[in-house]
Amino acid sequence: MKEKSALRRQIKSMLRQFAPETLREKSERVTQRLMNSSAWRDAEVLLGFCSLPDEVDTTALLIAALHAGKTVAIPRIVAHELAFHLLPEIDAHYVINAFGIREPAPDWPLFRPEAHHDRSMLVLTPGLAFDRCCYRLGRGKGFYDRFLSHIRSNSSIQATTVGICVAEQLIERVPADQHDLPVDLVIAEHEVFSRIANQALFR
Ligand SMILES: Nc1nc2c(c(=O)[nH]1)N(C=O)[C@@H](CNc1ccc(C(=O)N[C@@H](CCC(=O)O)C(=O)O)cc1)CN2
Ligand SMILES: Nc1ncnc2c1ncn2[C@@H]1O[C@H](COP(=O)(O)OP(=O)(O)OP(=O)(O)O)[C@@H](O)[C@H]1O
Repeated sequence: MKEKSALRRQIKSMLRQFAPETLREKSERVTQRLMNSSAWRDAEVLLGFCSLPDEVDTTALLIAALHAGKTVAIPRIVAHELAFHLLPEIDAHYVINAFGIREPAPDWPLFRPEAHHDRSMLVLTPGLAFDRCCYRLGRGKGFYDRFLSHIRSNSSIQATTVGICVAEQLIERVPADQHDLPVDLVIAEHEVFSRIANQALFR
């Protein structure tokens, strides 16, 4: 636990060193790599998120998904859970939550993944760091841990979970607790890691 919080501090301070221009270029590389993947092409639904200033900028991904006619939903924090609502357009009237993150207004239509088991979904997953076995270090409140566990426990949901990060957020090993679930794919600037391929090789 202490190990995780020290790592979070270290990574946040590293990310703060990047000029906005640098992070923009890095985000563009990650965006291109994701958009060239079959995971992206095959997804009918994008469960995205609105990025914080120190994260890979997701704006271009949300716009591209909307233009491609994918269903796009983003999360709203409700108590300890994430509720996804349909994003109508990129310039929608967002609400800024307690963490300074743009989120849907409560009256946007809800998107419940369990009601769409016939549709292939790509779940963009934020993270402060990832390792090659696709474990992620989040911001420490467990929102995505709970959400990933929810979709994974519902076997009728066809979701590919994808962590996106810049090269410097790839670390040798994320300290993982019992409840930590790896994502299916990690897409960074120069590398792509697959959980299935790498778990057999490295864990
Ligand atoms: N863009 C984005 N949206 C997301 C997440 C994320 O990681 N990124 N989350 C992933 O689960 C959830 C929000 N989780 C969060 C958990 C903790 C803090 C937090 O502790 N923030 C500090 C202030 C910022 C800082 O210094 O880092 C705080 O409020 O004290 C923020 C968000 C849901 N939405
Ligand atoms: N599946 C789960 N069900 C219930 N509680 C959970 C689950 N997963 C994690 N938690 C709780 O969430 C808290 C934060 O967990 P952790 O430090 O691993 O967060 P994180 O993965 O870094 O954060 P996040 O998912 O918000 O980005 C812990 O107290 C943990 O007990």
